[in-house]
Amino acid sequence: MKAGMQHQTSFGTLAGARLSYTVSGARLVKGIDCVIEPGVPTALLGPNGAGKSTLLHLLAGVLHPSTGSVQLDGEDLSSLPSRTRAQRVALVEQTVNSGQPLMAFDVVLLGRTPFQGLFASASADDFSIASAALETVGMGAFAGRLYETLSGGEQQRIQLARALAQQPRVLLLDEPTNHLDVGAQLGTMRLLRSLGSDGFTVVAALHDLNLAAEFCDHAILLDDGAVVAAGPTEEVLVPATIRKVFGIDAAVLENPLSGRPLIVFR
Ligand SMILES: Nc1ncnc2c1ncn2[C@@H]1O[C@H](COP(=O)(O)OP(=O)(O)OP(=O)(O)O)[C@@H](O)[C@H]1O
Repeated sequence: MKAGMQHQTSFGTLAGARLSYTVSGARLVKGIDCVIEPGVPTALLGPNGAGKSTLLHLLAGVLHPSTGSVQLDGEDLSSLPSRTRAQRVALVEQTVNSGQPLMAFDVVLLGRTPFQGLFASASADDFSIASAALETVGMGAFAGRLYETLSGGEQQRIQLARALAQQPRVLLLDEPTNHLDVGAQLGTMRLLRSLGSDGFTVVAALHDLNLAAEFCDHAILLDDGAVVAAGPTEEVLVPATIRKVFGIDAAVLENPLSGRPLIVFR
């Protein structure tokens, strides 16, 4: 970890209480209780349409719950000014268009916006924090490239760097590995795990159960907008639950390289 990436406090417990979200008469999230602790990398799992993205947006304060609340260290997220919230919580979305022709470095620098005055430009500190974030995700060589010209996987890593430049207590990621090759997937998951070890609160929506089993200590499994199981990943990802939620036969072995659970499917 680069020095610029260290966060400043050990706070960061994020809790959703009786969270529900209804839009156009559809109840997408149905009374979810969840707690995400700093230092415990957490996977948000579930089939397509289970409500993972919606829950992440609620936990980030981007969406407002229809009922229930999200608390960060006991403070209601909705009571925080949006600038304060952005200094504490960063969301990495699945795909993000910059909307204008920005260099990759400038996209990362956007992560510093919550720390800048209304008409102030980026400080030397902002530049060095953005540079460190870019290096942390292994994208230093791409600083001067037009963001729109980057591949999906490269853009995904730039978005992760932007979130790191925010120096948040809480990092929420929506399928952070879906565009990445296998080496880059493992690199990103190792980085998230090391951020967790450094005391960040990290929660990632993932489709790959084996990435969750390998790198996440805690898992929250959703189906149809509700929590089916939550707890230590190896207790959540058991064959009976996988069968019930995903409708497939699975067995859990031991990964001979890491000793972590390895899920095989038929
Ligand atoms: N504005 C909306 N109106 C009605 N339904 C919606 C709306 N937005 C999302 N949904 C539905 O809510 C459900 C949950 O969506 P969400 O994106 O949270 O699921 P997800 O678990 O992240 O799915 P995926 O794994 O496919 O990304 C889906 O069935 C989706 O079609």
